[in-house]
Amino acid sequence: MRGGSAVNSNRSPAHRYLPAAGVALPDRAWPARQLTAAPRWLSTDLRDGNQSLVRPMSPERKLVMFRLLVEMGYKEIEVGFPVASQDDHDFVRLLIEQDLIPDDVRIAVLVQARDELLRQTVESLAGAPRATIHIYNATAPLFRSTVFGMSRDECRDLAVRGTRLMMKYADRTLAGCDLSFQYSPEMFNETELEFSLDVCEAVMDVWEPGPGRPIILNFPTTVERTTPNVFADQIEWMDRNLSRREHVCLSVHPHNDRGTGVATAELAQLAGAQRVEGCLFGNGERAGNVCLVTLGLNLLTQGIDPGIDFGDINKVRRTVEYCNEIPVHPRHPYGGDLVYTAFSGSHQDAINKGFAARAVAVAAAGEDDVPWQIPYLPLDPADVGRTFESVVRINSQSGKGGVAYTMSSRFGLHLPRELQVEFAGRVQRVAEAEGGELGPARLFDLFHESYVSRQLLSAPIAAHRTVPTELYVDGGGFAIGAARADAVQAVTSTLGLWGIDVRALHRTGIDVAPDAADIQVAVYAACQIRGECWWGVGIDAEPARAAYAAVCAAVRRAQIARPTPQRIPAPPLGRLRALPAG
Ligand SMILES: CC(=O)SCCNC(=O)CCNC(=O)[C@H](O)C(C)(C)COP(=O)(O)OP(=O)(O)OC[C@H]1O[C@@H](n2cnc3c(N)ncnc32)[C@H](O)[C@@H]1OP(=O)(O)O
Ligand SMILES: CC(C)C(=O)C(=O)O
Repeated sequence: MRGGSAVNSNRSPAHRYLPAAGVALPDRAWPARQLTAAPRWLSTDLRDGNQSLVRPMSPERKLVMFRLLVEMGYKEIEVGFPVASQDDHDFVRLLIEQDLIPDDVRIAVLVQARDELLRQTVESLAGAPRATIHIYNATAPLFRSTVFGMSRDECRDLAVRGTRLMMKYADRTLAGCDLSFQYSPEMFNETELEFSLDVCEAVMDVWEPGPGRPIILNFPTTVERTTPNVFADQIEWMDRNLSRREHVCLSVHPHNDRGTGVATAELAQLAGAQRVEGCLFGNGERAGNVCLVTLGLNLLTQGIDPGIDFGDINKVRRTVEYCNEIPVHPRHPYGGDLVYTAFSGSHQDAINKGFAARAVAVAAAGEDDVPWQIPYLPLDPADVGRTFESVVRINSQSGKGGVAYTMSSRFGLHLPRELQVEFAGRVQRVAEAEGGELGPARLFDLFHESYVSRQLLSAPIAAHRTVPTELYVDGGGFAIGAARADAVQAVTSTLGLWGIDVRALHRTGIDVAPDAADIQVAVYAACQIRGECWWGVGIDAEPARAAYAAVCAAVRRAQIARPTPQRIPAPPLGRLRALPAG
């Protein structure tokens, strides 16, 4: 930001910031590990996410979010900070009183380590079948000195007293509740490790975790301050040093201030974290909480079941946008509008080839036995309910691969390579002239106006004694079957009668309209006319007519582009109709 500092316009403001300290852990083990299973997830959309919104969610919006989280499979849901507002309190009561919490879901609530607030929070859970009470207090030096004005001992005592008070109120109020307890040293990542450990041990001494009585110790990067490896070291250090480790669920709560919340959560799991707290699409304080969608789908793309249903990502996104009143960025991993889309030519080419290779492999081995390996697409869009329609989109950055992909995936038109090249050139010129995207319908119209002639030759055409022609018949696998070769042969000889020399015939497979009632065949004709190649395309239910129309279109294009005074009459249609139908 040289030159832009409000402090001194001639000097970088870098000197105003302190680097974070590393952790002395030379024998760190996490770098050599790999993720092999999903962690326990906690969604804090309704708490940390909610507390950061311009307009916190009403109970109605909270319920929409809660239902989404349940549907997706989240089993631990932090539903609010009951003493923060009437809405937060009422929502907790609504869930309990209307029996809206499924048997396998545990709600959690957050509260500060303050007497009156603890009492009210515990009371808000009366009647809950199971719940987690989550207490926090900041432990970092800056907070001890600036916010609380407390010594280390006083800070530890705050946590201890809070835990005691919570247990006292719970004993009174939550008799039938399967209660679990979570403690977070807020600002853990900026707290001396020995002191975090000291506070956690003191809290555990009060709660007394043991068999059947676990504790959740949750370590946040309340404000993300370092590269993720430093946090991983901190977590591995805690993992090694905590007592009663087998009764501790080691949880992390990454924020995203440096944009590395996901990496922080992933490395923390390598370092021993068993549980991760976050929000869908990374809502949350400042730059957000870690994104649960990204974490879950990152696991899926490594062959690990996240245990969460992301099968309709658009619905998840719509619901989150509705509840948070914040749009999800079009580039947001896995859920953004544009994240399965390639505009650029070389990407499209590779995707197109990838799909073609996959189709061959799947035909041989079956869908389930061919691993997903498509260039530029780390996840099969179908696995999150996205269609392939948006995979390739066309603008001036696109190339023949993208054009070919769109024509084949959207319209069943499998253009021969040379035609792809030529048509892509046209598309490029139009895209440059118009400046934006050419949608599939526009692409089809352009193709049609350029190459396809609905009319057979009714007007005179140029008299070219020889028109060596290549025909590519697009229509295999459907009813035309064996008759196709005859039909094309018939066109060949008929055109020969009219002075058009069809020298070579090529066929490519596949349908135009896979609707059985309307089977169409596309024929691509490359005609050499006076030393130039002219493409024409015919689409018809009868291969013979399609082939004929393709040649007519090519000859017509040549005639329009290079008019010649010599003309021959159009061949009579009646003769064509007498040809064997395909
Ligand atoms: C990192 C996180 O996301 S933590 C969660 C943060 N979420 C929220 O704060 C949303 C909900 N909070 C609220 O609605 C309010 O802050 C309330 C209702 C909890 C408390 O409101 P109030 O008492 O009016 O005021 P306020 O929040 O300013 O209180 C700050 C006081 O609490 C103390 N405090 C702050 N955090 C804690 C804590 N975790 N434990 C104990 N005391 C705390 C402060 O030191 C301060 O004390 P002081 O008044 O003696 O200086
Ligand atoms: C309460 C804690 C876990 C928190 O939200 C944070 O530190 O970000």
